Amino acid sequence: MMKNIVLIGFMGSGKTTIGKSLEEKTDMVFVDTDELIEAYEGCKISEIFADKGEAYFRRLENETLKNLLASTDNKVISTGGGIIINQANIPLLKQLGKVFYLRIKPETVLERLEGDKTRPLLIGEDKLVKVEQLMTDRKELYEMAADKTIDTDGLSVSEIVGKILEDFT
Ligand SMILES: Nc1ncnc2c1ncn2[C@@H]1O[C@H](COP(=O)(O)OP(=O)(O)O)[C@@H](O)[C@H]1O
Ligand SMILES: O=C(O)C1=C[C@@H](OP(=O)(O)O)[C@@H](O)[C@H](O)C1
Repeated sequence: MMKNIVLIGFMGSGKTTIGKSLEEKTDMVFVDTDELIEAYEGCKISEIFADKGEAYFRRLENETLKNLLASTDNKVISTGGGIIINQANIPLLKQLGKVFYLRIKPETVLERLEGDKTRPLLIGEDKLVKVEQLMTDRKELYEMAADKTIDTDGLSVSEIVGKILEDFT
């Protein structure tokens, strides 16, 4: 297994925020699978979904994990919230390093992502229903992929970072 910190969890669970804070507090380098995909495609995630479709995006996520496996370690890897949908990605995530699942309640997702336009799966009406449905579909997959689950509702960024570092040996 490579020595990276891998962050998984629903949209808005804090993967990017926590990942960047871990980069500041350690000698590790932050990378984000969504950012790698945007750089590779030269456009935003919302444009990839609109122009090429979700299935195309999911293939890029799988390729991105394979590329990271061929890269150096000592990274904090933040992933897209749907990375676990393709179950072939689960062993890849585990090979990359210790997988931390940032668990979050649907209500907290809504509070945090109100007005957000960057997440194509949460556009339109009935957001709570959408979030609850996606979470129900994904719950088991996040748990399968996780080495460690952190319940993040009500915790500050530094408290979550502290828990991860305590556990990352
Ligand atoms: N522990 C936290 N407490 C309060 N707000 C948070 C926390 N973690 C993240 N946020 C906020 O929630 C929003 C979504 O966080 P983000 O890191 O983009 O999530 P993700 O990368 O998992 O989609 C951001 O506005 C961020 O500032
Ligand atoms: O949950 C999902 O399926 C997605 C989550 C997003 O990443 P974040 O979790 O960083 O928002 C991004 O990969 C894309 O919009 C799809």
